[in-house]
Amino acid sequence: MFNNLNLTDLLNTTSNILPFSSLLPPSSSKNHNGAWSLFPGTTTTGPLLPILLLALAILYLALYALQCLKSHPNEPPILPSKIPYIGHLLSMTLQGGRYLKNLGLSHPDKPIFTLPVPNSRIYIVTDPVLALAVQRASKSLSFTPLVPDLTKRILGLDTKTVNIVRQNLDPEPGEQKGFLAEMHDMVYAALGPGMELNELSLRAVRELAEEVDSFVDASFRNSEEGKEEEVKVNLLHWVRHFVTISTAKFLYGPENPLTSSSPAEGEKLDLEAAFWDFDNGLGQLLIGIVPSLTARKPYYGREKLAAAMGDWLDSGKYLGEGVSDIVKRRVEIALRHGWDLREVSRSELSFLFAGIVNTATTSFWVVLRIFAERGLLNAVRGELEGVLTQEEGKRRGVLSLDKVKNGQACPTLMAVFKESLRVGSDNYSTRLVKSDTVLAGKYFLKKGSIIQIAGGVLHADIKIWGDDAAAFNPGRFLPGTDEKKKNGNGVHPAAFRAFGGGKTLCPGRHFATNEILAFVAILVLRFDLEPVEGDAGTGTGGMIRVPEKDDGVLPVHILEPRGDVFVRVCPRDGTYGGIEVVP
Ligand code: HEM
Repeated sequence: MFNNLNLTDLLNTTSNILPFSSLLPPSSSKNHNGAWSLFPGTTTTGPLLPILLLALAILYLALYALQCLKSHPNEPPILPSKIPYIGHLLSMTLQGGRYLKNLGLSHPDKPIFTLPVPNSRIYIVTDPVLALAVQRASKSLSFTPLVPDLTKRILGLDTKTVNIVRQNLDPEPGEQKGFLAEMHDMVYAALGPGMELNELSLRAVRELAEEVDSFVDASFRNSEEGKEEEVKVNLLHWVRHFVTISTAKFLYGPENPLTSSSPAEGEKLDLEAAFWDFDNGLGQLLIGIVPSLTARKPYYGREKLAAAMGDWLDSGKYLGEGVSDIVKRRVEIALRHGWDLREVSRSELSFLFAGIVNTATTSFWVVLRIFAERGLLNAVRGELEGVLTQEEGKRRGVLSLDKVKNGQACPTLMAVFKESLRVGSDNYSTRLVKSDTVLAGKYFLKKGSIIQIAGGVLHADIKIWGDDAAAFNPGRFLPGTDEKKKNGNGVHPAAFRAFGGGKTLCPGRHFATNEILAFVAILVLRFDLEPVEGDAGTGTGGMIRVPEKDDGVLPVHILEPRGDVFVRVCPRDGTYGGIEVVP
């Protein structure tokens, strides 16, 4: 085959197929000495250019053919790229998650396929049965070996700390756990169903309710009748602010690094902005080429946050009463594994990130979807008013967290939440192939390759979700739908990817569900959101327009909208001077 041919063989072979002249520009001609002239009046001594062009053409053909070679007959089908080896990577960089999603959707006959990349392959899984097989093969297909390098780039860990992270990544039962394995187990236990989860959820929602109270006080306190006042906000930023501040408080206490690291108010807001700069530039940090120059905004955002978190740790405030147990244990585990206290700030940045970004963006979509459709708004409000109580003589409504998250009491709210996650999440579950593996008894996966489960493809697959897979239809998650394919509750368990799956299944999913549903409930009960002038959706009867999601970025979390959504926030007429959340 091609690897046994040398360049001369190739030149000889292809000269029969491609006449030299076909590689030259039409204006070229031979002069009277027989030398090639590219431009009238100039000469090129010898046939250098055509040979160069031919060599390039042959090289191209050879590389194209090479990338199509399977490393094993049972390797998943190869999708070659027009620019051999680097074409897929280039397109991923330029088009973000959209590229692989479109590639997957345009090959519905391939449940798994291979993308050739320099010195390796990327296998893309687009089928739930194979996704489950990937999750089950956790011994040979593991995310953890990728973590040290990823965290070094994204969090800026120093070499000593990365070496600690590298230890005992995937311990066998009974073996000593490395830092990552111990942290993983602790976080999964703390956020799993039980008392600690219930208490943390309640704390989080109460913190959110307080932030909403502060907003109402600050925005509407001068009005005689609150209902006549309104405030224009950028919906994503508005929701984000509540989630960012309250998460910093319930995880890191009232004296947390985000809201109290500087006495100056301006500096506080600055750190919140730094957080979102860091988030929005994660893809650039991941590329990791001199990030202080090529990824200035996220780099300096991260460094500012790490410095504030470092000062907070240095001051010993992490041992204070208002700090959550989970954070205290995280710091303790890192120190026990030999991390320097200031480096721990970077690990905590990753936890703050996990706690904020998906929750904030999901809350935004759920609120937007509810306020974009009158029928949904009425249904969700009806359910919530059905579970809201009010103590006699008191203006504050009382909301039970148990009832809000109960799919029986508030089925439409739950359905909008799940459907927003399905439509908004294009995430990938990524694993390294640690040893040659046969997946599902059929597909050969080569050691050292990367395998990714493509959530965006699975979430848009009409074989799974029915013909309306591209549409937002919370009805598919309502109980009692007979058509299995349309009923989100009846699909293959590995087809819903918003929280990932297998060993890396999001440990915060129960907590996030509690938090988001209750937060959205508070907003729906307390406010009306209306489109700003000229920004209503078409055919929505004056409701808010829903923009497309921005899928041209690396899908590291639930995707943001393409463009801003501004709304008028109007306190609702009626009863609630605020909402008290009870278990
Ligand atoms: C709607 C909200 C959320 C969504 C959609 C979400 C989604 C995800 C996803 C997709 C992953 C990666 C899974 C994979 O690679 O297969 C993940 C991991 C993780 N999430 Fe969440 N998440 C949310 C909220 C939260 C919250 C509130 C917390 C913490 C309080 C949290 C903590 C984590 C952690 C620690 C990991 C890393 C797990 C590991 O591999 O060790 N998440 N999340």
